[in-house]
Amino acid sequence: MVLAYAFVQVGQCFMSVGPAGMRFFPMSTSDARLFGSSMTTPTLRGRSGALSCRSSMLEQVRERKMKEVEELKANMPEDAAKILEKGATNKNRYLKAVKKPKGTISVVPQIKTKAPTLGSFASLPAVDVLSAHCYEAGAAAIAVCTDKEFYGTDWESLKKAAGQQARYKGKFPGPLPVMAYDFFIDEAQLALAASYGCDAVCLNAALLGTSTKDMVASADRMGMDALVEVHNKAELDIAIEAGAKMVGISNRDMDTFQLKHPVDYQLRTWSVPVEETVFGLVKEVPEGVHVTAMGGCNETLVAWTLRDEGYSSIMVGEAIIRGSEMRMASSAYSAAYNEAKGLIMAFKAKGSKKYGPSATGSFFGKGEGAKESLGMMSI
Ligand SMILES: O=P(O)(O)OC[C@@H](O)[C@@H](O)c1c[nH]c2ccccc12
Repeated sequence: MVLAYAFVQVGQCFMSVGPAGMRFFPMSTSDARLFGSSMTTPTLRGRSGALSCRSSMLEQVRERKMKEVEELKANMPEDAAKILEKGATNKNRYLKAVKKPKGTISVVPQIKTKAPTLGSFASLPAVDVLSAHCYEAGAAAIAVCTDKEFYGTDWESLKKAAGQQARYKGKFPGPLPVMAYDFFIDEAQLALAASYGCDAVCLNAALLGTSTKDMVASADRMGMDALVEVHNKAELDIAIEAGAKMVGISNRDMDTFQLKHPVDYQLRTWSVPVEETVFGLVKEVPEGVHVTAMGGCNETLVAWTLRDEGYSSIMVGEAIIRGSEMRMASSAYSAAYNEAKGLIMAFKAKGSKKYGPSATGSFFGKGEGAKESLGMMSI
């Protein structure tokens, strides 16, 4: 007898129709994966409501990365092989740089030109110029996406962004630490990142499950800090158990990569209270663990809310890249002010939500937030 099962997503549940009848599982496939199930689940989803039958995005990534690792190991560059064997001292440059500045948050721009949910959304004329803008605007560090297929940027982009930072050696502040944002499943990839001079890597707990612990230790052994990206309480527990010193709470569903809680474009913040978004998870993070908010942070009010909730850092991709591209395309690269810089400075401003930008973009109260955002001084 052939046993046939069908899985269909209904709201937050998975409905299984099989020989045992109908059952509902209140979990996502990434949760299911975490608890040992190896099922890949065809689901009904998509903004357009179109029927798509495919495995989870993360499963697709895993398969692709496994091939990539095989090729890398067969052709390991000499520098990477050396680091893999001998290790390197971790100076915790990234961790030190993103530590919460008093009264504000640190901002880490994430460089990419594409996203799986958006396709190609920007054509960045010059990664090194954006890298310079990040430095000038007071970003704490920069993250560069190196998975070309998903994010459009690659190791060459990372080298350019890092090369620009190297020019600030001997200056104050010094070069910003550089993070490689990729889907790491094997220490050979970590060795490659370390050989390019990366100070940190992002490790996805949904992808790694309990092997997160070994990967955190490997990154440290090769001289890099690890930001462990989590999406729910179970993954947060894995990160803490792995000894992560930094966690990133990500606002993305790992089956679809869509934002779980997008910012309402009219309210300019979430349409539900922050505690009801994935960012409410910050309350569960133990004291002493650095916590970054990731995904969909595109408004000053959002950044300031996250700061007030206890986040120490935000990682911002799309909003900063779009701003940067707009300016680079319309004026000289050397323009003293550009949209990306303005955003970074506004996110970091110490203004209070009460006096900050209103939902319509004008300012509440005395415009305290406006002055801070624009870097003005009141006497
Ligand atoms: O571009 P954004 O919305 O500012 O997000 C940055 C980053 O956190 C986000 O790209 C991200 C975090 N984790 C992911 C996993 C898959 C895809 C994307 C992500």
